[in-house]
Amino acid sequence: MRRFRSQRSSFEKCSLVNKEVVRELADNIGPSFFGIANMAQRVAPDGANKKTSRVRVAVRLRPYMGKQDEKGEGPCVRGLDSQNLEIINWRNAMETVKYHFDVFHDEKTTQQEVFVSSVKPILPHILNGQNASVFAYGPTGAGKTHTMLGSSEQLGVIPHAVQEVFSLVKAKDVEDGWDYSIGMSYLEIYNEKVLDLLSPGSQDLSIREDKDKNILIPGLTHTTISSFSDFEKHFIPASLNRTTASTKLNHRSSRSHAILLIKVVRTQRTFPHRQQTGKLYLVDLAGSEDNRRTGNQGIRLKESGAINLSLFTLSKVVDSLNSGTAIRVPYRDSKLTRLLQDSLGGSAHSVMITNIAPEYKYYFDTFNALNFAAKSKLIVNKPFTRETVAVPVLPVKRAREDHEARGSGSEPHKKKQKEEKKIEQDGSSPSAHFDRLAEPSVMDRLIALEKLMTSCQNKDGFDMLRDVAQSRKEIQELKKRQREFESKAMLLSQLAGEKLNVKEEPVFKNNSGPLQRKQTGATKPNKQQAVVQPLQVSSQPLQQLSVVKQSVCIKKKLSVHVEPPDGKENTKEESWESRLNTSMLEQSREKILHILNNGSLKELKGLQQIGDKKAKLILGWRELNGHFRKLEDLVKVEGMTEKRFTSFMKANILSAVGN
Ligand SMILES: Nc1ncnc2c1ncn2[C@@H]1O[C@H](COP(=O)(O)OP(=O)(O)OP(=O)(O)O)[C@@H](O)[C@H]1O
Repeated sequence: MRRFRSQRSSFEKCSLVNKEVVRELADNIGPSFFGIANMAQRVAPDGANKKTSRVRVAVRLRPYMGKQDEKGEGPCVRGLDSQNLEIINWRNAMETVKYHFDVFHDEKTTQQEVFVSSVKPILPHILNGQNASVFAYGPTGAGKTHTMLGSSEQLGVIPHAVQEVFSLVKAKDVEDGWDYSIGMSYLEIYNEKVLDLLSPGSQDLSIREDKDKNILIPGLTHTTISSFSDFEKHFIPASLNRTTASTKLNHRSSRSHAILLIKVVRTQRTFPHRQQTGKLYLVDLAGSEDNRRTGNQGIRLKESGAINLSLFTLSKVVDSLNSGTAIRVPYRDSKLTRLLQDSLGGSAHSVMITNIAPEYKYYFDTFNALNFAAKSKLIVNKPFTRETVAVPVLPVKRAREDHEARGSGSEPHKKKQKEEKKIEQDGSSPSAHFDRLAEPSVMDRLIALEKLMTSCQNKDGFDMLRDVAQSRKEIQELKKRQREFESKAMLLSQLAGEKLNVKEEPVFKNNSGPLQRKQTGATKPNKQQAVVQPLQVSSQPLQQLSVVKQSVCIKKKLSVHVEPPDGKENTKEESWESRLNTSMLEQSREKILHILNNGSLKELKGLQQIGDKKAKLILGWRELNGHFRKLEDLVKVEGMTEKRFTSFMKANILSAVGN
């Protein structure tokens, strides 16, 4: 194609751009073709918090690789300035077609420059609970992997971005009162299968969407990373797991779309322990391929079919978003578009780096890529902060351990107690807060509620106020009932003492409570016989749980043995729940709910009657639907019938109490 060389002068004749061609192209690909002012615009459409952010589009031209270009035709595309470029018009080689983008990176642009101008600006968002994504798009061999990954001498966007995230966190950590944790997942979409690159050999993973339109992949490995070298330790071997192969156009061509996810979770150190989760998606797409030129056959042809189909769907998604009239954006038509849903028309701050090659043999690929990039820059996303507020939990086990530690009186325990106390006093750690809540004296519980209330908006505040009043009332009633029980119990124990006049050890040793159920001399101690303990809700801190436990023994459908003051025996059947101290029951329920909502796979499997399959189903449900509002919601999980739920509850509450 000598004519392109001879018409290189046409690059200089920008003013000669054929208006007809321009109009024709504009008709075909929309008015964005010569769009202006590509800096991301942010407006507040319906509230100050809801800003929009247009997808930022950068184009990077790779250096001319003479050897590849057999005919030596020279470049067909070139840059004009830092935002504009032009390509020879295939309809009329005397003319060029110009494009305008947010940024144009010419062939001399370094890896560092690409990162600094196109990617670095969006990274701070992920520290504020917002999502961001960077994806490299373009034909095969145009430099996507070079841009995203680079080499050890020329680090690409991925290593630069991860380094930057760590330094942003480091800088923040000191000043802002939040704790940060960084984690990573890495996957590839190969032949329409989602494969976990951190867990080679894993099966095709399914993609789910929760009610807030978050895209989730249950079962995908998520690894916490503490430093950049830690990241490299996981990332480098995982990258080698990515499917690549040699084609005529690229001797190491990516045969899959690779998506690296960096998740930053930050938790406020002080109450109410707000937690914000920001995700950064770094995507290296497989290149579009013209199989007449790649020479693909067999498996390569099949891979190519899957790649092209998903890129075609990507293009349909962009068209649909741009038209603004589509009832349904076809995200679900490919796994790639489902995963990029948040990046295109979703809630992420997105940057698309379109890689193009200058050789003429790439002309139509380049042309298509530029058109795709031009229409993508019209897409508007609506970033928002994802935040949760920690709900006070009552860690039963912790309270019991504390009590045991106190009881043992050993030096290390004492030291631990001392240290914990110190932390509690300065109140600087979240665990200090939870420890305090683990001892819900009436005042503590009310204070916690009130604090929660004041941190809420007005309407919520009224609801909370009502809850506080209700709690106060309940606590008063419980206190009253406890006093009645205590005096009754005192009377009983006196009567028993006088009657038997025999000194015997109680079945359950109780050092502090007024109730000590003693065995009669005639009967053998029966450890499965229940002794009903007065309610301990209001006056007893959770630390004394082990004491409470000693006075409660549970057995399914036990006969409750209560001796009334008149000496006659009443035996009646009661449900196992009624046997439990209300506060303990409540605490156990809260604890179970907390594990269901926050527990890892391992912690879920630690629950009674929850095996690997159920734990995964629970994780899946949680990811799809968010938190379980109440324990009864568990029946919504696949395979959890009412009957199983009842049995699950009993087993777990009894286990919590019995421990
Ligand atoms: N900006 C650049 N500077 C120097 N070399 C580059 C540049 N961009 C790409 N290359 C080189 O071009 C070749 C092809 O690049 P790369 O593998 O990144 O393409 P790709 O778009 O990822 O292709 P595929 O879609 O087939 O995986 C590589 O040898 C790469 O090193």
